[in-house]
Amino acid sequence: MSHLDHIPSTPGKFKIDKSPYTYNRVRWTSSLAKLTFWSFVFIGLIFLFFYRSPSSSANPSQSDLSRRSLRSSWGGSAWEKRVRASARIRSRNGFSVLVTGAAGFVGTHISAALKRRGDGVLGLDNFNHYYDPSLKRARQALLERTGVYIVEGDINDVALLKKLFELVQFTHVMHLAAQAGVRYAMENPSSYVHSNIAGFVSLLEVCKNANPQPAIVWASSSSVYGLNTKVPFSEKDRTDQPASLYAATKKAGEEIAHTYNYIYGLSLTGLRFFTVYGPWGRPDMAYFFFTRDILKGKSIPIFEAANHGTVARDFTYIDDIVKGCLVSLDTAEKSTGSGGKKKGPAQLRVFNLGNTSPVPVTDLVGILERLLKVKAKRNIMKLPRNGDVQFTHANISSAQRELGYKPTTDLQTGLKKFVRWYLSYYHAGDKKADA
Ligand SMILES: O=C(O)[C@H]1O[C@H](OP(=O)(O)OP(=O)(O)OC[C@H]2O[C@@H](n3ccc(=O)[nH]c3=O)[C@H](O)[C@@H]2O)[C@H](O)[C@@H](O)[C@H]1O
Repeated sequence: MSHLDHIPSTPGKFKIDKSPYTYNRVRWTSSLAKLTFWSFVFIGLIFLFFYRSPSSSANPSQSDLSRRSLRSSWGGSAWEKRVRASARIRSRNGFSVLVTGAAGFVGTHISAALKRRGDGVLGLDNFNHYYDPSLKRARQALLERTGVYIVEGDINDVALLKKLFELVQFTHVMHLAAQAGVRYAMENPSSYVHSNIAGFVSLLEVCKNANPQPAIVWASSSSVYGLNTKVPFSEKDRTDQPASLYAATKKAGEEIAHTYNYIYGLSLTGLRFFTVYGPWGRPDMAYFFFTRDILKGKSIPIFEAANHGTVARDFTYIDDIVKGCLVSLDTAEKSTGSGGKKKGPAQLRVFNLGNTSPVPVTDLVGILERLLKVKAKRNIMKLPRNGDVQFTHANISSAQRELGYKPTTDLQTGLKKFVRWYLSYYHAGDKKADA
């Protein structure tokens, strides 16, 4: 046997002599060299991972987040060119808007609307797998056709955010990236903290240091009203009794917004969306998966409160929400700080954006049955204790007064448009409608 036979087959490992008390010096030295070499390789890989540390996913487990972050990449002159071109303003007095969560339901609609009117729009999205990512890719393709580029990355990636602000002087940020869904918060609580709290703070940190600071409009939620029983919900009502972790993180966002406004002079507008629905919607929401399951002949769970109490939502159509968002951007005052220092008081607003007419979930199902021409298999069940509240109803007088916000689409009309889109999207192309 030559001494080459003693070279270990597994890199980085060395063989101990048959006798546990003696070892061959030559073998040890060569093994040590190998061990050192592979240790450097290993440390190098770890360094690369943390140095780049780009995008991550909002909802699956933290290990999923890390795994996905390795795959994301950004940078380079071609990439920078795309970023600048997408954010270029094309109308007089237009804005340059960074839209986070641009491949999401609301983000896609808003990005397209901003682009249509000549604003510069740059999207940012981590394309996580909370629901079917192919739907997000289809929305991305749609936006690409209108000239909106979506950077693939996470709002927790401060280096990426800084780079985007270096490349573009954003006048506004429309912040919609979030971990959504009330019930999923019990399955994956950390994803809510990761996106809705840590991610929001990381975005605000970069915005506060930007020069000029952008004005920020962001998505809060009707769920902040939690166990509040006073209806309709007014912005003056209490919001200190969240019924889900989702609601608690959105409420935390409102408090965080206050802090950044107070200390750094950032202009911040929080919009409490009420159960937004429509074409290109979210497959985790009831109206969406009810449609899918009714068509498949599967039974649908319909929640009811104690003593057969009605569960209802102030369902709000996407076009009304888009109008509310655009006018919020238009009326947002400039931030007052610069270089991380406040120069004077800045605007801080919170508005309800709802439809003002709650509809029982059973009526929603009735409308879907008529539109789909299929009878639903209704499985009435007790409202689970999973964060759902019984009732939402927006008082929009403040948004009406200050923004001129006026929703115009009733549930029947809005669902008709949704169903038309759903059938053409899933049935014409034979795509799978699994959430
Ligand atoms: O306004 C918000 O801030 C939130 O709106 C949305 O939450 P929700 O109003 O809970 O919408 P959604 O899940 O569609 O349930 C609708 C109705 O169907 C009932 N529902 C639901 C599921 C089910 O299996 N059965 C059922 O009856 C259910 O009890 C409810 O009454 C967003 O998802 C959330 O991200 C957030 O933006």
